[in-house]
Amino acid sequence: MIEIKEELIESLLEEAVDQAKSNNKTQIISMTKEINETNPLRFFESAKELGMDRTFWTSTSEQFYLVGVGSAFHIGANEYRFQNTEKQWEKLLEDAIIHNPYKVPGTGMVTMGGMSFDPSIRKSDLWKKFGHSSFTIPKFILTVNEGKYFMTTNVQVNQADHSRQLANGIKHAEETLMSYSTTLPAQARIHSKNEIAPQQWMDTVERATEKINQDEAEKIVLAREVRIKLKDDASITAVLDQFITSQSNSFVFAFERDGDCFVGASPERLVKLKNQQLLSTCLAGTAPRGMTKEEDRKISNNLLQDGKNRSEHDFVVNMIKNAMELYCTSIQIPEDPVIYPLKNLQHLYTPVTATLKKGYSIFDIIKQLHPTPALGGVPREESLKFIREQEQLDRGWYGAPIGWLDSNQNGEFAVAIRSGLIQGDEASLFAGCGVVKDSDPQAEYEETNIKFLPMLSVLGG
Ligand SMILES: C=C(O[C@H]1C=CC=C(C(=O)O)[C@@H]1O)C(=O)O
Ligand SMILES: [Mg+2]
Repeated sequence: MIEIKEELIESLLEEAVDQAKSNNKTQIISMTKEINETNPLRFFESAKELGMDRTFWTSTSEQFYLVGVGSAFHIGANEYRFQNTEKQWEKLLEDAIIHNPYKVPGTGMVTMGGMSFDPSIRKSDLWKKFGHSSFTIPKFILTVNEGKYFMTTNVQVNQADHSRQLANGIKHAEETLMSYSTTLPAQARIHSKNEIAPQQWMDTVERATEKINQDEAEKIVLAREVRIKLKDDASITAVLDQFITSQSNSFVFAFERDGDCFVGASPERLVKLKNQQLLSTCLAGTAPRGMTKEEDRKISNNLLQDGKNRSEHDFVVNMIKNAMELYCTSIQIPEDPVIYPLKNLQHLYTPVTATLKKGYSIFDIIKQLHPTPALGGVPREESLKFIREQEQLDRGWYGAPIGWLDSNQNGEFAVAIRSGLIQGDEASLFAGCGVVKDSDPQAEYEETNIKFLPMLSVLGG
């Protein structure tokens, strides 16, 4: 059951070819149809057949998936990346022919992408395939929303194109995407694990604490890297499959760029926008899970009352509150955090809700929020300077905004933590923690160890 008929697709494509001819330039067209139940992971796996980069997004607390295949259009930006990305996206929407009879978030024209943590840093070789800001409008997107399934096809049409040929090409690709096998690939296992300079990292934590105790900063988030060698090439589908089944309350994502893949299961929402309603999350302050219910409850109670973790958390709440006041009305923030339980650890969590003022977009919010003190620090510039000078790694997209937007102003961005860059049979994993005045380097080191666990376990470690 495919709702728009082949003839409609062809006539829409014909309209696009005519537009391209009369404007004497390429025309982008986006067509959404409702389709039968389709398994997002199998769809993602079949997309390998087409040899195009894939994009995956789901929120494990909701029935919402976006699976993108290929790129019909790319939005890149280096300088003023928030404004530039927004400008290009708006221009694209203005020029595009969008056929979408559904009002469902994640349908119509959708762009998916992400950014680097710090665009002022010269990219290392590791992240060479990932731009400082890189969004794609995939050629094909499967959207799953509240039990309904949609397929959107985005095409750049040239003056010389023939609508029948284009329609046949689309049909052929869709058949490949839908003809998935019933078994998903198994995961490779870890061959070796190399922690990059852990002692040096603890020394940096010590220096950050000294800086804070000299009143030169209040909080600095420091990250470290673990390099993994696998016995075989990693299966991204297997990684996503395991994340979805094991990491509740998380955003599970994958962004491929020319064979390299940035994946993760982040519990941290940066912002969600739906019908002008904003949702953001303050997530900072960490403890392990207990082995028994009783032990777990004890750890939670201690975490809620622990001064060091509360201060890590409160920096984030204050900053997000101030940022929201610039662009929003009806801001609601509870007085005290609650526990956000995850498989391997638990966090302090404060949700923030607000209404976006007219004339502002999700980009204004992301620009204002990134990096929150959950990933940067307080004051922002001081902590970023320390990170730039002292941290011995290129964060790339780790800790940065990643997400999606649709042509109806809906969208959601997460902070890319609990993540790693997979390159064939190798991977770089990243984890960080908030250093405040009473941080102990050894304890912070152990905290990062539990933050590595989700990535390590989906890589067969
Ligand atoms: C920087 C990370 O976590 C942040 C988010 C939640 C809790 C954090 C903490 O307690 O230190 C961190 O600020 C990471 O997972 O790499
Ligand atoms: Mg912490």
